[in-house]
Order: sequence, then structure tokens, then C-alpha cells
Amino acid sequence: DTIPLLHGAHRIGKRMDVDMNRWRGYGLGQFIHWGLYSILGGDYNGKHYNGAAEWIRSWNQLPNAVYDSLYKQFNPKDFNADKWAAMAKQMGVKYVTITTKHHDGFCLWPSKYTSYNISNTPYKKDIIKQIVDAYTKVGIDVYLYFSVMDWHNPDWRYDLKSASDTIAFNKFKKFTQSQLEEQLRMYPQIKGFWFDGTWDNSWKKSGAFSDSLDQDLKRIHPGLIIGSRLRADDYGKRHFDSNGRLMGDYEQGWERTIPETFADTHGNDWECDMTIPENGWGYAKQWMGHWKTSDELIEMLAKCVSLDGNFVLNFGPKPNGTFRQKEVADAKAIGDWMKINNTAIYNCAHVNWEKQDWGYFTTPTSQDDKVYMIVFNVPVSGALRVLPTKNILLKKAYLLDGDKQLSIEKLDGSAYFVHLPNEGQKQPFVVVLETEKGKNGKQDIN
Ligand SMILES: C[C@@H]1N[C@@H](c2cn(-c3ccccc3)nn2)[C@H](O)[C@@H]1O
Repeated sequence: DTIPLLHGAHRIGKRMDVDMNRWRGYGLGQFIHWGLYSILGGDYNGKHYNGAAEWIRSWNQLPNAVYDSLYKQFNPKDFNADKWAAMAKQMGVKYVTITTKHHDGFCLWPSKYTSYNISNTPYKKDIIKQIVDAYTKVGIDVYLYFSVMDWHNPDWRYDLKSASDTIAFNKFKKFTQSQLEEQLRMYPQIKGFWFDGTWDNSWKKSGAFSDSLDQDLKRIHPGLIIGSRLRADDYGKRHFDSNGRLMGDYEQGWERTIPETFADTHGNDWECDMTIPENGWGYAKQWMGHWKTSDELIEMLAKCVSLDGNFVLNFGPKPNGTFRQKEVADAKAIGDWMKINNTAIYNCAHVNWEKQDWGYFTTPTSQDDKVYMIVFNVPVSGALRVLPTKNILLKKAYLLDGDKQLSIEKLDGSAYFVHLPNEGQKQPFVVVLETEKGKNGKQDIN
């Protein structure tokens, strides 16, 4: 029996309208973290902050007043939104999420609700408008990242422990709603919000407000897509309400991590947001630890799509508005791979066949007699094992790039070997399988 909730999930199962179906088919997205933290790049007074560079304001080596005056230096002379959009287009991303206000409270748009915004910097111009217009122009959908937690706003509270806390936080909630409605009025082309900074007790105690805010924003902008990180339920539960039901249009908890199995996704829509370095979203002069290679990133993309999720890769532009060389190179490498193989990524879904070591299965949502094999690990035998669900037979197998036919060997039971040509493949590649229904005609691919 379920717990009665006023502010729990209002929908069970996936959203199936045209806007969400478009979101479901994106496959690949870009995240951009840009702001005052980019100026410091994780360093201050010759010392390097070991946390995520966009959290440097929380570092006790750096006085808040010093951080909060960085806006006087923000003047990205080389910023060109059309160049950013062109790089994203070449990479093959279908959507972008851009930070409008991170935890530090600095607004990259000329908000009328705080003077702590781009119009009071030497740069002056509206960065968000330029990005929304440039990406929309090349056909990439735009989503706005918004941190509820706002270290700069004196009415922000981590917890509500007194009447004065509640009075201040009520003012803060009004300020938050005003800024979001302002963004919807100023940037009507956007497709959704990406909320962050909603883990503190003050927000967990604001479940009713988070619910009404979600509904108000969608009333102003029908079709708006909002992930599970915005809401808290009647008891402060987040992402999943007290009855275990997802609150939001998709699960937004996969930050720098990917579900291991389809069961881990609970059958929801979900998005993985990934950094190229180990941690850190804003520009850092010194990237600590391992920098993921483009092959690793392409495998993460394939894994996400094979589990019914989207893969969103983060970029942290420099204070002057250009990208570091490694990010430009990865965007190019991913884009070159997508140019050949995006058929197995865009508008594709999970296949409930047994996972194999050589890589990942996807299937086009529009065709249930086709399955793609995205191959990363070729066995020394050159034979790729495929075990379809019962009554599914393999008819044909060929390379997506160049159509070369591959021989199929039927094994005992319902397994097959797909034999690869012996020339070594240097890049991850895609094999296309054409299937047909077995004797009792049932086709249960996904
Ligand atoms: C999308 C990413 N989310 C922000 C974040 C959140 N957190 C975090 C860390 C510990 C507990 C709760 C939240 N750390 N970083 C990062 O700063 C970045 O914006």
C-alpha cells in the first residue's frame, strides 16, 4: 500500500509527448560550465584547489569578498557563440545545457532580480541570449542549468531552524521563481531546465514549493523538460518519492557515473553527465588525474544509449571564451566517429538481449527488425557472440560503414557467431543485424 502524498510523483512511467520523445532520441549532449570560477581556473595565490574548480569559492584560502569581486574582471574578448555552436554541431550533439547561475550566484544573463549579473561586468552583453540563439540556429536544443543554492544571496539558507530562517527563505523562494520565469520570458526557445543545488535541508523542507514551481514553469512553457533533481516530496525525499516513484521527467542522478545494468535504470528515462577529467566542471588550469580518451568517451556514449539513457559531455571554457585543446580534440574525434556511426545512437533504444563482452546493442525506435552492435572489444577469434531473445532469428549481418556482408554461424540453442573480417579495426565500429520473427512470430526486442 502506498503512502498518501500531495507532492510526490504525479505521473507513473515515462512521459510520452512529442517534446519528451525528442529528448529520448538525443543520445548525445553537451554540458557547458562557464562563470567567474573560470577566471581562477582552480588556482589562487599560487595555490591549487584540489576540489572541483567551480567550487573554489567554498575554499577557505579564498575570502568570499575576493571571489565576489571577480565579476569586475569578466571580459571574454574571444567569446563567439557561433563558434561554440559550430564545434557542438560538428561533434554531433543534439542538445546543450549551459550554466546560467552556478552555486556562486553570478548570473550570466542580465537578470533584473540581482545586480550580480553579466550586465555589470566589463563584458556587459547577455551571454545566455547569444548561446540560446547560436545553438538554436544550428538545430541544437538548449537547456538552462540553474543552481537553486545561491551562495551570494543573503536569503539563502542551508536549513530552516528559526522563524527568521523561514522568512528569509520565503523571500529566497520568490527570488528563485522570479529568476526562472524571467528566463522563460527572455529565452522562449529553450526546451528545459537542469536544476542543481537542491540537496540541503532547506529545500528538502520545501517539497510543496518545488512541486508548485515545477507546475508553474510548465504552465508558462508547456512541454518544458525538468529532471528529477528539482523536487522534494512531502517528506523531503528527492529524485524518488516516498513510494519510490520518480519525480521529474527523467532521472538526473547519474553525475559522472553510468548505470551498470538495465535494471539499475528502473526503466526510467535518464541522463549521464560526464567530465573529461576525473572531477571538475568549470575550467581548471591544472586538470588533476586521468583525462578520459575519446575512445573511452565514445564507449560511455554507446553504453548510455544501450541502456536507454543520454550521454552529456561537459566542457569548461576558459575565461576568454575559448576551449582548451583537449576539449577541442575530443569534440572533433567524437564528431568524426558520429559522422559514420550516428545511426546506432540517434533515436535508438535498449535491446533486452544478453550483454556480450565485445560491446553494446542498440535498436532504432522506428524499426524493430534491426539491431546494431557497437563493437569495442574484438575477440581474438574474430567471432562475436549474439544471443537474441527467443524466436528472434538473425537474417543478415553487415558493417554499417561500407555495407560489407559478414558471415553468420548458427550455434546450438538460439545463439549465433557473427564472423568479422580479419583486417583489424582501429576504431569502435558498428555491425548491423537484420532480424526476423521466429516461428511463433513474437518479436520482443526492447
Ligand atoms: C553538475 C555538477 N553538479 C555540481 C556538484 C554537486 N555536487 C555535490 C557534491 C556532494 C554532494 C552534493 C552535491 N558536487 N558538484 C557541480 O559543481 C556541477 O555543476
